Amino acid sequence: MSLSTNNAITKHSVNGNYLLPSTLPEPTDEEDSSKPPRRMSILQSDKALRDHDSKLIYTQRVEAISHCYEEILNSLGEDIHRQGLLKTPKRAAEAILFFTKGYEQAVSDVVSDAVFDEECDNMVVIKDIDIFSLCEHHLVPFFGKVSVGYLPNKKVIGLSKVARIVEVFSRRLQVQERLTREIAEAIKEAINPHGVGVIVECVHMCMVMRGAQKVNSRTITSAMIGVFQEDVKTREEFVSLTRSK
Ligand SMILES: Nc1nc2c(ncn2[C@@H]2O[C@H](COP(=O)(O)OP(=O)(O)OP(=O)(O)O)[C@@H](O)[C@H]2O)c(=O)[nH]1
Ligand SMILES: [Zn+2]
Repeated sequence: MSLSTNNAITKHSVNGNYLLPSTLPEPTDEEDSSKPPRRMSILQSDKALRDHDSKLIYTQRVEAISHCYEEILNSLGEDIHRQGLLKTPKRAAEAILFFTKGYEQAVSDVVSDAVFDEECDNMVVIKDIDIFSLCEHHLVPFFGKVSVGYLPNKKVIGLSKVARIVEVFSRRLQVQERLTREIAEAIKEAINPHGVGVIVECVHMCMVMRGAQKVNSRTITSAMIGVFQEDVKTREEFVSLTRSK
């Protein structure tokens, strides 16, 4: 099997969510209907049906990606039958599916009903949330920390749900700027606060292990929505809270 025949599973949609088989469009000429579907939109899907279908699709995906890894190992000149590599294609397939499991999650699922009515006028900041993501250009990890702040508007969100939202978007193929913005927009959508701020600081292994090879470089991105964008004092308070020990 050549790598190019698996385009259908390696492509992903604009939103990068997962699409139920029952709602999949007919395969195009380039797509093979025997392959697992592209990961597209999960948002309106029914959970039980999705769980059932996703188990089957997961198995198909592992198999298809394993074949691709066999090809990669062959192309590297490796002997795929030597003992140490026998299970490597399958392990690698399971690993990359784990690294990209955010495609199978929707914000509404991870937040569930952990949104609480609360008259709170003060800023909430959850900082130093660890993330591991994959750079969409090189498929190499980038990792670091995320800080999220918001100014409540009669509602607060369960603290762990903020970390879970971060996980939904970081466990996908990403660029750091989009990841930062997606987290901010998801918090906005979940609780409609007066404003949201997100700061992400990461090390990109594609700049460390290869390419520019700048071992100590870090990338900082931010996304500010509502009062965090409009009001300098609010933004400064957020930034200073993210820096406090
Ligand atoms: N803006 C942005 N760029 C990223 C991110 N992750 C990786 N990149 C960059 O994506 C770019 C891809 O550039 P190309 O010239 O197409 O690829 P390349 O030849 O491998 O580039 P080098 O890394 O410079 O060797 C590189 O500059 C990467 O540093 C990210 O999260 N955000
Ligand atoms: Zn990269």
